Amino acid sequence: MDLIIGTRGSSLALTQTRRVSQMLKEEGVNTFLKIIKTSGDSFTDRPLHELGGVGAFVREIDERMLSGELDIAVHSMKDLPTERPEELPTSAVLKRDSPFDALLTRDGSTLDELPEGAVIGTTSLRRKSQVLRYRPDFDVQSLRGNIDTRLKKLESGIYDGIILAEAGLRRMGWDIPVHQLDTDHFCPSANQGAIAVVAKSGDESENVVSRINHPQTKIETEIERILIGNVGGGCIVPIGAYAEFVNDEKIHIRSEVLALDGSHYVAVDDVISADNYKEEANELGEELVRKGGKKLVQEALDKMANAE
Ligand SMILES: NCc1[nH]cc(CCC(=O)O)c1CC(=O)O
Repeated sequence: MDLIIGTRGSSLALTQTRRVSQMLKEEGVNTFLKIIKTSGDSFTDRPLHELGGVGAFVREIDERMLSGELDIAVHSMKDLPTERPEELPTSAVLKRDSPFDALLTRDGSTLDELPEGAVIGTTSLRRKSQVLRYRPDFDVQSLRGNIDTRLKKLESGIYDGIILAEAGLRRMGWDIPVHQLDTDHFCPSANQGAIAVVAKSGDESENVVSRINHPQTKIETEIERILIGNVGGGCIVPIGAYAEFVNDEKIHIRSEVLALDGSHYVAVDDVISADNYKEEANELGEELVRKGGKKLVQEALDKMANAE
């Protein structure tokens, strides 16, 4: 079987797609790579929330799939909006790489060791809120661009530290020392560290691709999307969600919604049963709403709309 596989053109996206191609080759599937430039790639000087959120990395690829130009597509799963077209199911999620945020500093300092008023680079509103909750004295500045660009900006001295996903660094072969940020203080973006393969509903490719699915990661990422789906706002507002199998029967879940300035937040943190995960994850999502999660999301969206 031959498939045309769509991907963004960043070095991280190409690295992820090559991994999927190799896995499909082992299933007897030949893939032909097609690079699609997305709006998120075209306007690297603007924060994602000004480009319509993480959909900025996906819209054009979805369009090419629906037009028949692509058979499947590979995405960083956290870049897939919560709402997805029914015609484009996620047919496989690869075994999760590191879910953690990572702090990089030029001298190896930790967040606790950085001086008063240190400048931290990130464009993730979630990371910004979590940093300000942890160190309200820090000056958090926007940091966009691909991994290579971000590392160069750190070396240039513009920032005292930058925060990015550990998975991206490791997939690119960057074996540089980082400080892994714990999930209690830095609950990751939903689906961080996971790679998704999207196919077309009803196509033969949908079944073929499902052969490379990692069942536990598929369930963990589905739970995270249920949690953020309850409070809404997508990934452009400060929301963290992380689910991890602790054994075959139990799954630990943590999710939080923060104010943009990190001054307050609501969270849920519990262990649910694997054989009833959809219902129990939804109950935790509803608890997050009851605690004020939806209100915090709306406050963030209103502030961003007024700022534009
Ligand atoms: N659009 C940002 C993005 N999307 C996926 C990753 C990292 C890889 C992953 O989370 O799977 C990143 C970079 C970052 O958050 O530092």
